Amino acid sequence: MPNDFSQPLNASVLPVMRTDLLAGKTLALQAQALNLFYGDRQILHALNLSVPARHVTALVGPSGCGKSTFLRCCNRLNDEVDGCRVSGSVKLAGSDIHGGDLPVPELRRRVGMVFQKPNPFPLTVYDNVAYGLRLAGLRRRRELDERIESVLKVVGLWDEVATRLHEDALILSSGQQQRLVIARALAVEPEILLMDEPASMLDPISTLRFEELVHQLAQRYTVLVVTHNMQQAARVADYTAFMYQGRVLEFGDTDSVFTNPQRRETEDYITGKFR
Ligand SMILES: Nc1ncnc2c1ncn2[C@@H]1O[C@H](COP(=O)(O)OP(=O)(O)OP(=O)(O)O)[C@@H](O)[C@H]1O
Repeated sequence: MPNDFSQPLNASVLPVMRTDLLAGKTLALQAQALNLFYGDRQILHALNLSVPARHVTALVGPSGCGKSTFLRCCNRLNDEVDGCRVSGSVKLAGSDIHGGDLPVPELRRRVGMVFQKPNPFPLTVYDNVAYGLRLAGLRRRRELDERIESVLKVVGLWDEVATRLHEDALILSSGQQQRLVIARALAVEPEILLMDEPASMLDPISTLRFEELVHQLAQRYTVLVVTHNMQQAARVADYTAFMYQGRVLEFGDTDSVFTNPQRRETEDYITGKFR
């Protein structure tokens, strides 16, 4: 019998969180009892999630369950939505992002965001990567050159664009644009990269390169990636959180979540048994 994911979940259904896996680990991000409303409509329901630092965590779940809303909440993009209210907390390395101690521009520097559709600015390749650095006050050409070269090397784009730095970024391929956008986010030295279906518009080869890049980034950064592609989650993520109707219903190391899911909803979702 296929699971009907539109049916409301009984609030007494307990999430399976395998939090013992995180004992002794540094947490980059921690959502606790997070509720989010758009007007009268509640989208996130007492959501709890701890994201370990310098690992890849995949966020998966049926369409409309609130994955993007949660990501946007983590760098306060939802603040710009009229009628949006949040309660509960999201902590970045222990500091409440809604508390007064963390100005929004600083939060967004520390928590970078990459969207489904590559969104380079209509500027040159160089100026895209330099953008945040200049905002941060870096002006010296030599220093900018060095930082830009180094970050383009990290994302594996340097060899392809070294002679095209002053061309319009919008003429790059989609895969190149997505890596450029990641370089732009990395240039300001964030701690976390939030990625919302970042590879869904890429061709298979660019997707493979992208997955290798994500894997490599996790040596230095924390990556929280939303994906609808279960194989991709299984390939790139150390941990997986299954989200359902505004809550994280199951969390664990990716292997356990995929091979030994504890909630029926998780199993039905990852095996494709749903309406
Ligand atoms: N700005 C907004 N105002 C009102 N409702 C919104 C807004 N943005 C999203 N929603 C609603 O919040 C719910 C969750 O949307 P969200 O985009 O977070 O889901 P999702 O899990 O990322 O879905 P998908 O996998 O399809 O991208 C949806 O019902 C959506 O219609």
